[in-house]
Amino acid sequence: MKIGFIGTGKIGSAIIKGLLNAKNSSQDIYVYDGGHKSAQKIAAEFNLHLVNSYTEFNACQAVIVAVSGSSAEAILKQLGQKYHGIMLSTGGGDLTQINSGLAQDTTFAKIVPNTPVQIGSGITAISFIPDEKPEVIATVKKIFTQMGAVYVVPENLLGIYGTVAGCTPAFVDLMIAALSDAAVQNGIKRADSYQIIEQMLLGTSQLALASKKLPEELKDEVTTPGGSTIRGVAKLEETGFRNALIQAVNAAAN
Ligand SMILES: NC(=O)C1=CN([C@@H]2O[C@H](COP(=O)(O)OP(=O)(O)OC[C@H]3O[C@@H](n4cnc5c(N)ncnc54)[C@H](O)[C@@H]3O)[C@@H](O)[C@H]2O)C=CC1
Ligand SMILES: O=C(O)[C@@H]1CCC=N1
Repeated sequence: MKIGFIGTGKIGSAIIKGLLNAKNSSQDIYVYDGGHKSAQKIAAEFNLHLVNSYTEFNACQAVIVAVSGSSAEAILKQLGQKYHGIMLSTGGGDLTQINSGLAQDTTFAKIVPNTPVQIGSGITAISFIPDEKPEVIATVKKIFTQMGAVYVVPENLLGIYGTVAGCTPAFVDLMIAALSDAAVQNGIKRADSYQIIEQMLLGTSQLALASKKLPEELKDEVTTPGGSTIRGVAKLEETGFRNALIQAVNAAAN
């Protein structure tokens, strides 16, 4: 399948790497040049198909617009006049409004992938117009299931799905950095601390997924009565750890 990109910054390039990781041909990935250094750089690095006009995207089944919210709408409008197929946006763009101005063989859907798509371990939330054609839904799902899990959600829930899956990797990265600081403070080498913490996170997630136990049950399996873990848990409560995360998700989502 040929897939086009307008915008190859952080998330655009993560999706491109995800497609390459899933063994898509590099020449099936079309990237709009438009004088943007990031597009030229990634095209040269991975031998992608560089194009200079939106019309050239007509060879593609889907075109992903991955630019910031403020410029996405104008780009989608221009693209809709020159391209026929599936238009996707990782940023702005009103689903109903954009779709209402498109030709019959063209459609627009919104996607929120997260950065782990680049290694096939991502999550992508997708919203379609309510009467979207099943073949369009199948094509978009096919693109993103190559890179991880896909959730098709109503448009009014896309924001919170995008926050919980797409923003929280940054929260977890901050947590890794803080845990690493504490490990270093107590004598572990920096590089060793990252390895231990990242493996711990991976194992903890895998155990939660495999056991299907609630997080509270899994926590109880670690907290020996009178032991060290519960002292740490109590300190997290005292310092507002859970409340901080709840507030962070709400701040990102609203
Ligand atoms: N970074 C992430 O994890 C995620 C980002 N998003 C959303 O995706 C959008 C893009 O985010 P990032 O990739 O992080 O931003 P970014 O700033 O890293 O990338 C945007 C890219 O678009 C290019 N660009 C801007 N205008 C252009 C145009 N007219 N034609 C071609 N290229 C153009 C820029 O040169 C830049 O390389 C934002 O709306 C963001 O909210 C959504 C999900 C996850
Ligand atoms: O920070 C942002 O706005 C985007 C949305 C999801 C991840 N990054």
